Amino acid sequence: MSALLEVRGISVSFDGFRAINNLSFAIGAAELRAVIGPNGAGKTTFMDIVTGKTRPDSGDVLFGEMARSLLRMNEAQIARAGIGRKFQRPTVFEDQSVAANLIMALKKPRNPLAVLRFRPSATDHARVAELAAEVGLSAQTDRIAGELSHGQKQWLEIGMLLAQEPRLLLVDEPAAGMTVAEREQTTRLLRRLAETRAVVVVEHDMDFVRRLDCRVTVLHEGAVLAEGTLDHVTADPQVIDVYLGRG
Ligand SMILES: Nc1ncnc2c1ncn2[C@@H]1O[C@H](COP(=O)(O)OP(=O)(O)OP(=O)(O)O)[C@@H](O)[C@H]1O
Repeated sequence: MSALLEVRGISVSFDGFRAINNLSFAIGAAELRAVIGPNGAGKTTFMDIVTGKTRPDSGDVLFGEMARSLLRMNEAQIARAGIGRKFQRPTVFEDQSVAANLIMALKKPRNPLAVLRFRPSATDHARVAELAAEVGLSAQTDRIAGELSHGQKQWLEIGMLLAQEPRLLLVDEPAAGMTVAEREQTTRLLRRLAETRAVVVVEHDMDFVRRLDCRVTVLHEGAVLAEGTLDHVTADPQVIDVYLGRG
């Protein structure tokens, strides 16, 4: 497996507290990976570092075939390099239709004048239909986003991220607040997306992680505690201790 993302010995401290402690691990180009760990393990900080929101004190984060360092890029450059992040709460434009939300997310010139003058072409509409189909919202394209269910809003936001054609998608607790049926659909969606890109899912819900059926990285105190299948990591005495609060 050649790595798409490689985190090399990163550390970061907040007011003297080491939130990330010499963390190293790699994600393959078409891989689904779950990152789990107790509260405060460093999962959010890890995503903040990859997306350029937080700068590590030491170490490096390398991305792509050319192993470019993300630490020399700002957040916008990292997004353009192909890293998309889905936050826990959906942030779609509630008063716009599903199609309008997807149109706004297409890769287009970003300067204000160009945005004002922008008229979607037939190709843009075709791409919107493709994105809606990809996230299971083909029947909802004319609906106002605010009327969608929580799960549908999450899928719409994933569709908006896909419009940017990311090579790595970071997804924060996708299962939270979803119905059982929505969780199942989300599992299928994430697994399918990971066939052609890397998808990293940070998740607390172990049932959901089991359904993802992928390699799992357990973080604890800002470092990798265990890695492997869910059965492998949950049988690890160190992981059991940490989850039972004895770590
Ligand atoms: N900006 C900050 N300032 C100070 N401390 C911080 C900051 N960001 C994170 N921390 C601390 O770093 C540690 C790791 O936090 P982080 O949010 O990355 O953990 P997490 O694994 O995402 O936890 P959770 O599962 O609760 O979301 C925590 O102890 C947290 O309090």
